[in-house]
Amino acid sequence: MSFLTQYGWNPFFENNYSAHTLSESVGRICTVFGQRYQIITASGYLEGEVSGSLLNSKEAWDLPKVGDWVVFIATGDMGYIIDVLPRQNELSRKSPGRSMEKQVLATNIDQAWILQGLDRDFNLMRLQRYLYQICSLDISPLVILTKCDLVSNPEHYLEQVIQLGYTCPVILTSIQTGQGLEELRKLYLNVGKTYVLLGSSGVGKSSLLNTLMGTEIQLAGSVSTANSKGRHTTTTRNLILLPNGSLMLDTPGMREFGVTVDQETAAGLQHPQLEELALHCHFHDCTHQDEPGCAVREAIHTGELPLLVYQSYLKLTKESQRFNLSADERRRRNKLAGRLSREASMYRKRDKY
Ligand SMILES: Nc1nc2c(ncn2[C@@H]2O[C@H](COP(=O)(O)OP(=O)(O)OP(=O)(O)O)[C@@H](O)[C@H]2O)c(=O)[nH]1
Ligand SMILES: [Zn+2]
Repeated sequence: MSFLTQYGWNPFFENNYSAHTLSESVGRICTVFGQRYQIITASGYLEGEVSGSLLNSKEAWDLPKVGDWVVFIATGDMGYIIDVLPRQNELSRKSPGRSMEKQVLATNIDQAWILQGLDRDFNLMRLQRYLYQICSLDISPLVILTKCDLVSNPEHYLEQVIQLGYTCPVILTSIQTGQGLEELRKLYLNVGKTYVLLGSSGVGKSSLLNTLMGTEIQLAGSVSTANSKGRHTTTTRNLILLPNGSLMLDTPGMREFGVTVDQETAAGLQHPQLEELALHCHFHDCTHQDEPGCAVREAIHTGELPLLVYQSYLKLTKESQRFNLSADERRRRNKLAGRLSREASMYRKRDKY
């Protein structure tokens, strides 16, 4: 396997790279520290900087992020990043209406592992919220129910998640007993694929990552970098190559990747059965709330669709609508503020005060 493939290179990136010339190289961003980047390249790690023209031509969210494939020109021990290849997807939050505020936490993710602990963390509504968010970002999810050693009937929890009817896989794990870890390694961690761990604080993300990495690799995850005063500081790499050849993305911001509905579009359904049922509603734009001939509500009555799925759908839709309403309101206020300020400066000029 070539170096590039080992770090997640695939035909998608290949097609987008062909436009560049051979004098340029390609690598993947492992760490971002301020304006400096660490790039993994065919000849090892390289420190990188964004070229002036790239900096001037891109919005903040388009500049390199952990997980990005970048094109660079190597000069000495520095790489000048001249382009960021199109992304397969991005783990981002988007503020309403103001794309300026989009924040990209990581990019090019093959699977997001959504962790919930079988201690007090277990919550099906929150889980659905994560699923909704991840699916909306076009990232494939895997649900991991951690700390299954803490309850006497973990299968009962597993069953509750399966009953919701999402198509993603669900597994039980424990770092205490080792349950599920082999399954994770063998079935879900694929060579050259990139993963992220999401979930509330204390759910067991670090514990799982450490277990998958093993101590040897964990040490290799830290790098020493010289700062401007020549002092060495230790930075943790945010793209980690696991012993089995898969990649784990872990950035501090991602840890706070929370549970907000911040899509500009109305909540999509993101649930296969709900989507199928919606096709049979009498009105094609049915909101599944009080319209006659609603196949979704009918399925709730017959017990065909779990009530929790419907409740989650309603909640997320309402939040999304509220969010979009406030986005419109903000846009309106900005427009008004702009007009007032233009008028004020016009009066100032006219009346010379
Ligand atoms: N019993 C049990 N405890 C676990 C398991 N996994 C993690 N823990 C414990 O849960 C606590 C929190 O685990 P972490 O791995 O630090 O959680 P985290 O998700 O990384 O937390 P943040 O860094 O705050 O996001 C620690 O005390 C772990 O020892 C498990 O499978 N079983
Ligand atoms: Zn309906």
